[in-house]
Amino acid sequence: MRAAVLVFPGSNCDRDLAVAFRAAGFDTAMVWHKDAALPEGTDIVGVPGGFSYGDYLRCGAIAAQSPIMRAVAAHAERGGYVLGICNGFQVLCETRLLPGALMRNAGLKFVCKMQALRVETADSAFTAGYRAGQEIAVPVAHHDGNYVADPETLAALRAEDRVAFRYVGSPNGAMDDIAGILSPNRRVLGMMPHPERVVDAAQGGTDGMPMFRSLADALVSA
Ligand SMILES: NC(=O)CC[C@H](N)C(=O)O
Repeated sequence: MRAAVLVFPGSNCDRDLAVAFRAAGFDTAMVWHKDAALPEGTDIVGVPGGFSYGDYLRCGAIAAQSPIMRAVAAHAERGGYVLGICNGFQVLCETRLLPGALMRNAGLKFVCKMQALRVETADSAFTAGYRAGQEIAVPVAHHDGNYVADPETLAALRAEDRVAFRYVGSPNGAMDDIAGILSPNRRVLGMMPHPERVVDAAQGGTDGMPMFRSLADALVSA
């Protein structure tokens, strides 16, 4: 079971994400964004949070052009798993692996707090460890988390049960309170909140751990 965590200039949640993968039993490698290939046998790619390239030109826009993102797109095309968290979600939208975009928060301020989320679907390897409708507490920390998409995309996300998490409340103005979405094959997840920051009681919560455990379970039983 192998995870690869990408590292861009300005990533700052890469090590936390590696700790979370390792806690769930993943053999985890850190991969510099200039590499052209993922390590042999990579099952899941973690695209971490942070401030890649200082958030110029838009959050995630420059990182999306990194050589490693071609390998990530090929991995996703083969049906590989990809987990993008916060800046990672922004990178996946900029790479077009997920639809829509993350705009400036409606309140124009950086939001940094524990946030209640509703798990909207348990039908994915990322969310199988939760119950649909379950409320969990996961931190948010971003200034561009305001998810937007055209009406057709929003309708498809709803009709295909691809909204993974919604905010309880509206920390950033995201359309339909969307906090995280799945790709059509349900193997790419992008989310603004940080599950890797709640995998140990010492961090103030453990509601992120079921995600890493259920990913491990899915790979073991595959
Ligand atoms: N924690 C993060 O990944 C932040 C993402 C991005 N820099 C933003 O502020 O929106």
